[in-house]
Amino acid sequence: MPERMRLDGVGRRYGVRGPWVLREVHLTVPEGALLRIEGTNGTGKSTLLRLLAGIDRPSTGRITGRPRRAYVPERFPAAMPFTAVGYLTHLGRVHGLTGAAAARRAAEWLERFGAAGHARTRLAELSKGTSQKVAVAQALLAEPELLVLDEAWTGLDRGAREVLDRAVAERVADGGTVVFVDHDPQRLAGAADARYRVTDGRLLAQEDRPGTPADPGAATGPRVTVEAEGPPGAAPPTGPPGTPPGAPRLPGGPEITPGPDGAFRLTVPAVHSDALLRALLTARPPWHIRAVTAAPGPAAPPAAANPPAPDPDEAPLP
Ligand SMILES: Nc1ncnc2c1ncn2[C@@H]1O[C@H](COP(=O)(O)OP(=O)(O)OP(=O)(O)O)[C@@H](O)[C@H]1O
Repeated sequence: MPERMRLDGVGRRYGVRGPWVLREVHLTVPEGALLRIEGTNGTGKSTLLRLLAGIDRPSTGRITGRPRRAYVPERFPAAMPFTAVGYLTHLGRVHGLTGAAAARRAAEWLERFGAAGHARTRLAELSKGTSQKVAVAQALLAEPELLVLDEAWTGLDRGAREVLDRAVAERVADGGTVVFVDHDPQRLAGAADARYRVTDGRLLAQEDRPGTPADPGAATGPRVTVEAEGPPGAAPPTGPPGTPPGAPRLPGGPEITPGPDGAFRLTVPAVHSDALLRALLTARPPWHIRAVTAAPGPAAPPAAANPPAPDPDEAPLP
């Protein structure tokens, strides 16, 4: 894949005598890819993301490439004198959109996140969840070449998390690059093209083993069958958005059997079902999903693979 950005021997420390938070980081950021950064608390993930996002500079080493970037920080600065739509329109213009285009995309993203009713609410008065939707929307409306997400799903309700999952898949399908950190090991499980781990200041590539990986429950846990129908006569798509030609790969490595009326049944470990659904829905042309069911067998879950999560705290920010 063509290269979008590269880090060579990058190190970062805060203050001339501070400890090195990152040391000797080498990373190639390709076009059209989804990269996950992992690591325990305080290891330097956010520091790395800020370098990638271009809002911080390395203390040593070199960063090559200047893609159009957008960033969702871990903490969104809510105390700004804007309404939600005013802030998004302003940010859209900062990203180079015309006023009209910025206003249109601001309204579209608020609508997509189910927050259109708060368009005229001042940022400081938004609930935590709605505030996070605005934080995410400001990055998405820019349609950046490199999208950097630092725990961007945290605080979103289930519907908004799915909108963000879909938006990430769309960005990658359009040739964009998305780099993300998330505390949930199942976030976009099976969809990441590469995983890296920050340990002792170093960035280590993690071996990807789709289907049997560091996915708890992938081998022995519940399974899900997706019944999907493509265009007449179509075989199942060969990979998620961004998969290069000749590299067939669907998330979770599904068992595929013919279903009724030209449909296919694709069975995967439940941890991969969201990623598989995304791959099918964002295929070109998209597949129609007829049904999603727990796969038969002793390990099958009693109900849907993804029980609804409670909505996050809807209390206004202090
Ligand atoms: N602006 C700063 N000034 C001084 N030290 C900082 C700054 N930002 C981060 N650090 C320190 O750098 C180290 C790595 O922090 P960072 O936030 O990058 O880690 P992280 O892996 O993202 O952590 P978490 O998972 O808790 O968000 C920590 O020891 C932190 O205290």
